[in-house]
Amino acid sequence: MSKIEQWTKLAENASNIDNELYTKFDVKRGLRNADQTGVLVGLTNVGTVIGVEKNEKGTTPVEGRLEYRGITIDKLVDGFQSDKRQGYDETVYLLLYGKLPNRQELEDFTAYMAQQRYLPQYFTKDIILSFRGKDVMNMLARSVLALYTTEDNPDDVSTKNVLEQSLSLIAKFPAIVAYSFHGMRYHHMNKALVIRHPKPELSTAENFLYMLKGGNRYTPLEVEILDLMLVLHAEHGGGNNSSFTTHVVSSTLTDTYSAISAALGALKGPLHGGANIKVMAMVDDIKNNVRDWASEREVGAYLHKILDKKAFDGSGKLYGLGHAVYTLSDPRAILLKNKAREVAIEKNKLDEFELYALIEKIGPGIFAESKGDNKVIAPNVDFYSGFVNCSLDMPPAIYTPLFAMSRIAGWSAHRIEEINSAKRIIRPAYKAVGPKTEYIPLHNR
Ligand SMILES: CC(=O)SCCNC(=O)CCNC(=O)[C@H](O)C(C)(C)COP(=O)(O)OP(=O)(O)OC[C@H]1O[C@@H](n2cnc3c(N)ncnc32)[C@H](O)[C@@H]1OP(=O)(O)O
Ligand SMILES: O=C([O-])CC(=O)C(=O)O
Repeated sequence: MSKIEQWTKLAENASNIDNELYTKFDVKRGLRNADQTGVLVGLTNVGTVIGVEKNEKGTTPVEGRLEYRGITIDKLVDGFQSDKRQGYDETVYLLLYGKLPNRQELEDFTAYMAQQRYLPQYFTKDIILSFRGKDVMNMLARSVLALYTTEDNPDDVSTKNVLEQSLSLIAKFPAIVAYSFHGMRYHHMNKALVIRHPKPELSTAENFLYMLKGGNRYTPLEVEILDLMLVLHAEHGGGNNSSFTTHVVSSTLTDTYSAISAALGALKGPLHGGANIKVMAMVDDIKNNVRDWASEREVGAYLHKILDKKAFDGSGKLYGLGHAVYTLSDPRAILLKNKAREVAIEKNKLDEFELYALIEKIGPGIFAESKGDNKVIAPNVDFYSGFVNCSLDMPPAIYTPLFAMSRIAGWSAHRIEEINSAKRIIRPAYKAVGPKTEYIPLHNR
């Protein structure tokens, strides 16, 4: 056995905690109460996420509701889409400033953000391209940390400074993601290196598509859908893992770049934002292993195998299904499903769309059967977003970065709220359950 294998065994043994102790000491695992609702650890005005109704009997599953600053996501989307406008800048304004902008305010904000899109001189060459990154989330996080060094006063946590930093990051994320992706392809896939400078006259969504694909390589439907994706991913309350990470890290009064890079690390995980790539890979795996994609019996049998850890990545997870808060439905998944059908028709991918719809239909029942779990699960936002991204010919490497490009808005609003209102370092308790041990001098061991 190699040294590292021996140390691995030691580390595994040292990190083992008897499962029963969690029950004995009433540990709120995952910061969840016994009824699966989240432990209340903060207050927020930014967003509301509802998946159950509390009553005297406990909780009852209800259709999911998501509000940004008190406005339901459906109404917000309907508002800008029925005006045939794009909604991301308006959403960012709403999340950061707590109110909808009027026409002039929106124009001023959009113009300000468009001017903020440019990266500092030499940043692309020296930071984004120099380390030959293989993962765009990782390249994004290290670019965020590097931006700290380009500022005169990065540690100032006054609202004005944090807001300026946040606006700058929100505006710069699309360029960092697009250039990181091109750098990765250039270094690792022998593709041409393409750097397209941002165009201030384009919307956030269209500018990103332009930097990624080039002019005339996307359709108006693609711009509309990317804008919708950005709006739907922008915020999800204070308790989602990456926003909570932002709260935790911001509560130390550290700088914006440190807090946002930590949030990026949280979002990347396959149980959180990284699930969108996993959904795509899982469905590809199903397509490769199931003969008839329309057969409930064949697809169902394969889903059982995945849950039994006998297929796909061996994790036993049906990615894109289930949620810590939502039960009967995730309102974002419903909005995305409608769009997914439209794209599927435009891109001639209806058979694939129907496979997703079949997994949505039978997945929850198979989960209940296989796990003997009465937890009510439904598709979450990541379920159809992978399909939509794929239909838009977005490379999987940027699925989670696209989520980050949007969620940076929510993280920023939560960071400003944490610094201004919560005013306590977040410091919960861990009970030590290991044995007391004597220190033995080295020569006696
Ligand atoms: C943007 C987002 O972050 S949306 C979420 C994206 N993540 C995914 O889609 C990954 C798949 N889903 C999941 O893993 C879970 O549903 C989560 C992490 C999203 C939420 O989990 P929670 O509601 O907290 O459930 P929890 O983690 O307590 O799980 C309860 C049990 O159900 C299981 N479970 C929950 N969802 C699933 C699923 N989709 N597939 C398999 N098992 C699941 C868990 O493994 C756990 O089993 P265990 O008690 O044997 O360990
Ligand atoms: O709220 C959560 O736990 C995860 C989620 O859907 C999100 O962050 O969008």
